[in-house]
Amino acid sequence: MPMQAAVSAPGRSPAGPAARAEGLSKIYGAGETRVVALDSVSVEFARGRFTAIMGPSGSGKSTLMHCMAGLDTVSAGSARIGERELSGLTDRQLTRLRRDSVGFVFQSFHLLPTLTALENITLPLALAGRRPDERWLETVVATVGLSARLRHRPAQLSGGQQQRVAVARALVSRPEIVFADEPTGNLDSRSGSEILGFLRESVRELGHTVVMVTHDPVAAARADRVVFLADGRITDELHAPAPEDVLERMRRFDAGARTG
Ligand SMILES: Nc1ncnc2c1ncn2[C@@H]1O[C@H](COP(=O)(O)OP(=O)(O)OP(=O)(O)O)[C@@H](O)[C@H]1O
Repeated sequence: MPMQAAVSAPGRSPAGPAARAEGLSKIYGAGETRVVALDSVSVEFARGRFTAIMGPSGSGKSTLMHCMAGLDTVSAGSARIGERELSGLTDRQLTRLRRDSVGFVFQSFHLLPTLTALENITLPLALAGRRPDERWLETVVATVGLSARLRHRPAQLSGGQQQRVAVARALVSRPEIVFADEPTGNLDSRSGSEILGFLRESVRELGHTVVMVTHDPVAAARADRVVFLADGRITDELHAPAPEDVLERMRRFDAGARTG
């Protein structure tokens, strides 16, 4: 359903990127088990845009997302959401930032089985002691086509419907940025395409900012921009790409891996 233009996602400053990394490095382990997962990555995620992160397995996609979302600490450099530098925050401040400013969509839905769809959607607000803005809630629920399923529990919903609940939950608090980690990885292609459509719509119609890790070139091509990672570094990016363009870049990685 098309969105009402009058209902936009407020609560964010208009200037500057929604999130940015500068010289961001992440090193796991030490000595023989030392792994440089991110090697001085600098990247900006513009507000109101849909960005996909792609790259071969082990290239650092999840690590970048976790560092940017405040789910993991950085070894060097900076990760910011808006103007807030994450490494300067206490655990409590980080928890609050994630709760108030970040929406998450995971591959495996992460819904609470005993709660209804509606209760799952509003849980983050309830935990924050906030009441949902009913008009916004209705807009989000209608966007993901869940109006008739709000009293169902996750087990009574298909995978695609469960992921719609997860998308609505991510959007309902009007986060500054939504991080989606392989959101279509557990879905058939039709449900996956629907979920991507909702993420797209949340950007285009509701003004959200979405950053999505994916292995799927077709999914990545639904984004405004695709950033490519290899060996912990950003190697390339495409704007408004066609699926073939994304696929061709990924083939180059495969060819590089075979000859490298
Ligand atoms: N907790 C950890 N401890 C040690 N090494 C880790 C840890 N997490 C990730 N790594 C390593 O960091 C590198 C980047 O991992 P990451 O999960 O970010 O890659 P990815 O691109 O998301 O991979 P995939 O596409 O397979 O999910 C890999 O070499 C991985 O083995």
